[in-house]
Amino acid sequence: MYISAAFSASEAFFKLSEATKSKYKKNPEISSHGWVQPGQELLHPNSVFELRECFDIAGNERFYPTPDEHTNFREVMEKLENEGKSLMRKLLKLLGLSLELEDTDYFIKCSRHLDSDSNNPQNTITNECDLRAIYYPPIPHDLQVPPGTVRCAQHTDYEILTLLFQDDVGGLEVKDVNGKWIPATPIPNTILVNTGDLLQFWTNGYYPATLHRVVIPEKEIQKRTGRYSFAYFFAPDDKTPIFPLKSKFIPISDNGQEDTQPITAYQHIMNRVKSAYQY
Ligand SMILES: O=C(O)CCC(=O)C(=O)O
Ligand SMILES: [Fe+2]
Repeated sequence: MYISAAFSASEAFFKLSEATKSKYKKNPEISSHGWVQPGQELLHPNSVFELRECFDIAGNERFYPTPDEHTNFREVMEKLENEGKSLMRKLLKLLGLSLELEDTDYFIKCSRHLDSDSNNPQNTITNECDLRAIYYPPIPHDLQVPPGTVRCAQHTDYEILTLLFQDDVGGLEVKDVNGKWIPATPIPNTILVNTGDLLQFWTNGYYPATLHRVVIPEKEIQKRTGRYSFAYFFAPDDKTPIFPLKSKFIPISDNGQEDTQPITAYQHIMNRVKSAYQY
């Protein structure tokens, strides 16, 4: 129910005029929140153009279209975020159990922000979670798409896990262990979960980050249809150090990893954001 309301609210947001959306434009050097205009972000260094626009809900200094521009965008997105958080809490517990960690709540304890108010600018438990509404516009007949244009270039997500909600248009593909791209065909009432870089580092590759992309569909009808999705990228608290955890499933590094200063969740995510926005 709240998911279909979110799709309708997202559609209404992306239909707003460019002038209205520009008022809420994201400046990635200052904040992770706001409207990302088409072409502003490239998820792969060799990307030519990525045909999509997004609205990121992130950080604790947030702004939204006013109620006369859009009646319920904020309300609906906050609901989706809260539902995403409670599902994530369960998945973090399952991760701890699946790895048979000594403390199976380890990942939850690294995410104290789950229990704090993300809308409060005074909140000191910062994190890089991001609820992203995404719109891939239809490819117009007369648009000369530069060769190599995709909807979303191949990449891994930067965080622990991502919840992905897609409509029925399709185009999302994931790379399997044999290096073959396979379509992640939408299944009604299903949320797809992607593993991200932080989980890969934490488990020293036991849970590799899924490489994925969104291609422009070959079928004419799908090409001429806009696609909507939501990604809820879930990160631990910013200061969390990321190093291989002790578990019988996690291979021990043989490169003296314990001696080196582990990267924090924040540092890793920011390095990836900087390269995607080229600043
Ligand atoms: O739209 C999708 O299905 C995928 C989006 C995605 O992978 C991303 O924004 O990181
Ligand atoms: Fe992704």
